[in-house]
Amino acid sequence: MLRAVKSHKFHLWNQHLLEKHNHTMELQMFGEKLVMTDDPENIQAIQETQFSELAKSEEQRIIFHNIFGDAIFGMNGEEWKAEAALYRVHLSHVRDSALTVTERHITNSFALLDREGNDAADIVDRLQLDVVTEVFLGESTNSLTSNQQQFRTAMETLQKIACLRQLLGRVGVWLDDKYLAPQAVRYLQNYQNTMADKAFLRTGDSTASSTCLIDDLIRQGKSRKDIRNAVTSTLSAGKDPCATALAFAIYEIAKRPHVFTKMKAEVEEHIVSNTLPTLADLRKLKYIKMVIKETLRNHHPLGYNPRVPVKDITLPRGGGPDGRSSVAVLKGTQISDLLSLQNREDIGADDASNWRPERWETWKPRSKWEFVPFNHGPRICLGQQFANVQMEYFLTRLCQEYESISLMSESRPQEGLMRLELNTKLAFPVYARCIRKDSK
Ligand code: HEM
Repeated sequence: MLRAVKSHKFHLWNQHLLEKHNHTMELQMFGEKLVMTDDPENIQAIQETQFSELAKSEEQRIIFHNIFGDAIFGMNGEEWKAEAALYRVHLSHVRDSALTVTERHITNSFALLDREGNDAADIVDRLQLDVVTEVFLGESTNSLTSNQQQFRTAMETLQKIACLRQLLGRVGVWLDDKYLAPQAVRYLQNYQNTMADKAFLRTGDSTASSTCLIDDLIRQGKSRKDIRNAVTSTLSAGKDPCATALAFAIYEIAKRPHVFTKMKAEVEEHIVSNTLPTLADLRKLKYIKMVIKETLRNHHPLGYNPRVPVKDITLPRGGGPDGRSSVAVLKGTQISDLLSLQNREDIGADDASNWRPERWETWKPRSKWEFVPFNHGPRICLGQQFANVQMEYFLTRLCQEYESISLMSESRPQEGLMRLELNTKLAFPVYARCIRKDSK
């Protein structure tokens, strides 16, 4: 497994094994059991019907705790419900002001995209960092216009370590980041402290009317520790998946000029030229929505995200010679539902490994449990709407500003590959040649 992670083939590796073992299998990792499944019925059980029987594990909480504090991802029960309710107020709808912020940072990102040889994946990662920090944390990191590389590298290092620690189960609990990457821990803690200090200063000023997530949490009496947690939770949840999805979308579009032509035609049809897209405009862009869905289907941006049963349980699939009977899972066993199911040909999507947005004109998953980019059930992604608007807005602006996008010869093929950090990232840089409309 670790070799597969290192060679960016974790998805391919587990997809191959799951196909061989009827889509649910049990592995032994350092003497501990680990169940992996990409069976839609099991995914439904984990995310919805047996939700209360499965929890985020104590090991996971410890692994996250050293760096991310008590982040929402590691919480369970009433504590999780209360935290999710606080976040939902800010994450579940998109304000027009978020588009103004996004537009400002997109302008900076396009200035970098214009320069050949820049990595488009890195640019959209910085874009999402700058947008998410300004919208939810009250002040942008401005990584597109200033050098924030030390902080970004620290975050990546610690996410990579946390992911490996999770895969190692209980052994991973003993590998403390404070010893493995002390400098990265220091950078991240400095960042959290600075953001928290600024938020307490802002909210202490009675004439200020800031309404971002962390300022609101402070006004509700949350502690400094809670604010530090909110800083990194929002960054990890809010930045990475959108950045990865956008980077893969650029990679795929750059290989297929006809897709970009079709996207541009749709944008020209629905949005008056030289005007910025509104939320109402974005709702009309059906083909761009298909491009996003196809990217999330083909390159799911979330990584390894296990649960553990709080008592001995039965999952609906995985037992018997064909794996179609129920199977017992003991309390405390790590269970990971793997979204490789979205790349399975046998559940309906022909040529599933191909990125083909047009499939969504005629194809739809037979059940919602066969397409789960944002989870379903109680633990659904709280930022789903914000994420979709971010991706739609970026792609629309790309269509308005650029004549063509193509891959440069330095770009390496990325099909089936991904770097596994907490979320997934592209295995290699995306060197794209982006030609402006007005450059003719
Ligand atoms: C393409 C983009 C995105 C995808 C595919 C995605 C997907 C997901 C998934 C699958 C989960 C559930 C994780 C779990 O089971 O523990 C999740 C959780 C979460 N997401 Fe997203 N997400 C995206 C973007 C965002 C954005 C932009 C935000 C914030 C602005 C956000 C905020 C959250 C939060 C706070 C949680 C934790 C929910 C909880 O534990 O109850 N996500 N996301």
